[in-house]
Amino acid sequence: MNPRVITVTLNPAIDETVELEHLIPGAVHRALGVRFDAGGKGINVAACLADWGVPTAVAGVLGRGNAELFEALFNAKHLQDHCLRVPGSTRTNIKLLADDRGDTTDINLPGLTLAPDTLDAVSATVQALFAPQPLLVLCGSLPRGLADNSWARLLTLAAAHGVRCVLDTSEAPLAAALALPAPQLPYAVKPNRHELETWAGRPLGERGALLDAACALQARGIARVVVSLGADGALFVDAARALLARPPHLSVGSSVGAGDAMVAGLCAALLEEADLETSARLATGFAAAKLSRPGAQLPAAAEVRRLAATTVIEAWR
Ligand SMILES: Nc1ncnc2c1ncn2[C@@H]1O[C@H](COP(=O)(O)OP(=O)(O)OP(=O)(O)O)[C@@H](O)[C@H]1O
Ligand SMILES: O=P(O)(O)OC[C@@]1(O)O[C@H](CO)[C@@H](O)[C@@H]1O
Repeated sequence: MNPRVITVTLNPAIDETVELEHLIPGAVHRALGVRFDAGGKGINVAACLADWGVPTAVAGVLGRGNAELFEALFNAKHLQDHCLRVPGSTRTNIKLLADDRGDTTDINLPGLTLAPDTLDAVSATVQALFAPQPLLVLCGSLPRGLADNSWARLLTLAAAHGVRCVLDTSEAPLAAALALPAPQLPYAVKPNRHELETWAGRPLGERGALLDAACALQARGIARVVVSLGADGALFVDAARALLARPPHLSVGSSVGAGDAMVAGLCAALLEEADLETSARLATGFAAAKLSRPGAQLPAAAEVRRLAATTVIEAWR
């Protein structure tokens, strides 16, 4: 079956989540438990979309040395595997989950160093999946060896084929992508507050300042701008409206990949050509649903829909 969504992850990771009672810098900790999940932003997005029943392909790279955990996930979720195998092993990122804090401390490693021509190979693989037109989702950091404009190059390729893109990245690769001329910009972006502040070059603590930065991106030609704000919800902007979507009250198991689940929900809404409010509900429902469980997985669709329906939507003021 042709995939309706292709996600690209150029710097995947095995997430080693270590559960602690508390986290005290400099102290010796006895862990309560540990788990290993195949991750990386695009792979997490794909896993959530697969749980939602969307035929999805994964592209990008995987280190040949430890690809088994990823392959097991792809098989379990029926994800079409188009990841290029490269020499070496995919990085392991440490996620410290402290029971008394309710948040996660991330230690993300740099990852593999790729040969510069790796992007050409990934581009060719992705381009071969362009008919019929899928949604292309570009996520995460770039590994060493790839230029900061790597996502921008894939966006330019997609634009040349009329393929809509969703982008979730940070720092210089985000800046390079957002500097593209309007026709090559992604259809949607999902920075978190910190990523948007880095792009804007100023703090965005004030509601007005955050809205101005999101609207500036929208005015440049990005149809949907979503700024995720952790427990405070997310700002959703299109040409007509700006909405705050607040998740229902819930107990948080692991926040790792909540943003990726939100991107998956945004994609699911785009596939249905949903309006801004419906998109905000579904994206928040996906994120809230993921929070109850470790790894990138959604509960049954009925539970996601219940969370989407109980998401509080307000005009952003
Ligand atoms: N502690 C929380 N309580 C309730 N909802 C949360 C919480 N953390 C995240 N969310 C939901 O998940 C969405 C995405 O979270 P967040 O803003 O942390 O994304 P992110 O920074 O991209 O995360 P990551 O990089 O770990 O995927 C939020 O907009 C919100 O709807
Ligand atoms: O280093 P990047 O690419 O910015 O982020 C990688 C990462 O933190 O993103 C996912 C959560 O969003 C995790 O699975 C993974 O470890």
